[in-house]
Amino acid sequence: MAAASGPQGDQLQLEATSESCWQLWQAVRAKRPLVHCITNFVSMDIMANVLLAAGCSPAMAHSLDEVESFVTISSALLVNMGTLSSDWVAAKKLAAKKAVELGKPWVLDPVGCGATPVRTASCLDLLACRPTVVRGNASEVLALAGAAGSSGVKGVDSTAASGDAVEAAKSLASKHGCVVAVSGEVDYVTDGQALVAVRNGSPLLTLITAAGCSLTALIAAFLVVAPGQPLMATSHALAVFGLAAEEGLQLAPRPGPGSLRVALLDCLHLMERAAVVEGARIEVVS
Ligand SMILES: Nc1ncnc2c1ncn2[C@@H]1O[C@H](COP(=O)(O)OP(=O)(O)OP(=O)(O)O)[C@@H](O)[C@H]1O
Ligand SMILES: Cc1ncsc1CCO
Ligand SMILES: [Mg+2]
Repeated sequence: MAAASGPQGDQLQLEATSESCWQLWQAVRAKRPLVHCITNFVSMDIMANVLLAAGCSPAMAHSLDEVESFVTISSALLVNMGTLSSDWVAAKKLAAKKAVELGKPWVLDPVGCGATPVRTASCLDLLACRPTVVRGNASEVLALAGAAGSSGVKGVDSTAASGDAVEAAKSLASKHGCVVAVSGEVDYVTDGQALVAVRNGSPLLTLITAAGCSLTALIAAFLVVAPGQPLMATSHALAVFGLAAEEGLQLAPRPGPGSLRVALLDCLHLMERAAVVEGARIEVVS
């Protein structure tokens, strides 16, 4: 049996992955976890709608005065660096520290890391607050790992392939004791030892702003129902999101980013067991 185990006791069994993907998603839908999102102005709408369609309860709250209380009543926290400002970064750090104190999972989305010095420094500050999972595109992960100058980030977009950031992801995961996911044509997930590849999705997703941001919020929700198994939770959330895009493409005769954006939500809401069990392409690489 092909299996991989990481430092946090995470177990991913190759034969079980598409079925366990469905099971885990059903656990999310049954629990309907409250996911506290400190995100950016661009992503708020689509992120909240993705979480609702997938069966979660989203709340966007970023006030410095309120974030600790919000972490306390939530099941997971999402921190996104998209439209940052110093007061928001302070709130994000406070929230992340509270999540760690309470033993709640939290996920970092280092949007645009490498684009400007302030952004890189802020992302590194948050990384030091011990996220459970980091999810970024290839350029962001390269920049976060210190490959600055060669990461090729173009604002918030990647110019690198996900495969080029696998070693950076592994070293980040080992150094910071977290799981790192790099999205792209193939999504890679690692805890520093094991490497999982997820081959679901569509290139059209890169033309829907904040698709990646929303995906990171979905990872936060999956972490709630798989305590101690961030590698599995993350790869399963990636597969579900990518599958919803694949199914969404079937709905429109000539789909573009606008109709896919809507169809993605519909498919997250409507998707049934057969689509997940037959369509999730999760591979334990090593
Ligand atoms: N070439 C591709 N083929 C298939 N799926 C892709 C491709 N590129 C990206 N994706 C998928 O698109 C989704 C978003 O990933 P992406 O890397 O574009 O995030 P991002 O750059 O952080 O996006 P954003 O900043 O707009 O939120 C993921 O589900 C990923 O698997
Ligand atoms: C376009 C954009 N700018 C800041 S955040 C964001 C959403 C995609 O990351
Ligand atoms: Mg992004």
